[in-house]
Amino acid sequence: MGTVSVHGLCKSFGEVQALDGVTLDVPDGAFFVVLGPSGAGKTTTLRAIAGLEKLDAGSVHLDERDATGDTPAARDLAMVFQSYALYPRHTAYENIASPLRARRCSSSEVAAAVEQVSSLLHIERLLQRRPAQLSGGEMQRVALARALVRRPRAFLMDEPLTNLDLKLRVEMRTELTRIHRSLGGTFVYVTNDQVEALSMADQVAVLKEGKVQQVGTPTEVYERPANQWVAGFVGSPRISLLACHVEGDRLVGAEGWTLPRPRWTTVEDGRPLLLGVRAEDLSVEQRGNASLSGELYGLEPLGDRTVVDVRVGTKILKVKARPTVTGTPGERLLVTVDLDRAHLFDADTGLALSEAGR
Ligand SMILES: Nc1ncnc2c1ncn2[C@@H]1O[C@H](COP(=O)(O)OP(=O)(O)OP(=O)(O)O)[C@@H](O)[C@H]1O
Repeated sequence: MGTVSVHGLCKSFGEVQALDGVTLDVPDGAFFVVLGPSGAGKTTTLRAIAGLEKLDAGSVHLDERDATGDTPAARDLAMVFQSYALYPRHTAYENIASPLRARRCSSSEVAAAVEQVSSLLHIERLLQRRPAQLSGGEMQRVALARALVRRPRAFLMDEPLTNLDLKLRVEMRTELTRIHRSLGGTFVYVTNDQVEALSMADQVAVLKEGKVQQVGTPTEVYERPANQWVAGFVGSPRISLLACHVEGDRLVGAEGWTLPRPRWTTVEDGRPLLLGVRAEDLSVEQRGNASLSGELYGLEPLGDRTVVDVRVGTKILKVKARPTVTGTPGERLLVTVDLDRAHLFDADTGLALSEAGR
């Protein structure tokens, strides 16, 4: 078993409310990602689970048992940090073996466990080197191996890939998912990188200013963001948001445009709304009757696609287009909107409107 549940976690540092009622349920065996911008309270949440933070309020349950008062050691959790925290004078082998030695395992048990985890992480040939003789990526693998070498109740990982270059990060994302599948343990993984979150997680909790905004699968968080903030934080290029309201069967923009009212919404006339549309749900090719008139503002070629910036009134819409798209800044464009995939948010509360009709 390896369930982790936290309920109503509160923690302030002086004026800063780092955690403001954080409640999360991590199922056994999940790859659970806590995603949020810098300062959202991700590390503090992880430290609270590990027992490294004295809480103002709230409880931590491990395997359904109240562990709020337990020492870090009694919780039986393994933590991997952004900084590798390896012993510099010890070889990779000794670093990896250290948690087992602390538990007084026999030499043959240690050797077998180190061999197994080293093969999982493809670091067998590095075992006799000291940290100074390893690259950043190799050190990260050794640090991971040290956490994975024993079978704790759960693994807590605090942005472990942050210090790696982009290529290694991408590789390690795939590796970590593979390792999680082969080990079958519970991973609680903290990151501010939404691509990491969407690509690795079974479930994502989105955190902002010490409050959980949404918990769901990557698809749920991306396709049905609970509020305007989550919609803006998750997804690249950023979702375009346009002020508007409903008038009968029309959606009327504050910038003067009109679109057909999305079939799935039953919102009342006149209520201030925000229409949210992702770049892939906008098109500069003529595809339907739901279109907005604007002018080309800029082109951002990204190899496999080009992001077209289109100015509609004072707003810039991000539109995903084919890499071959061309144009001159200032030229008139019609942008087709896939209203079945668009989002509406209450402009005052930021909350997503019910999507019952979809
Ligand atoms: N020991 C501390 N003393 C004072 N303030 C702290 C302390 N630890 C965290 N904070 C503050 O609490 C808030 C949450 O910090 P936390 O490290 O949990 O955020 P985070 O989401 O992990 O950010 P990052 O992605 O930058 O690591 C921040 O405003 C931070 O400055």
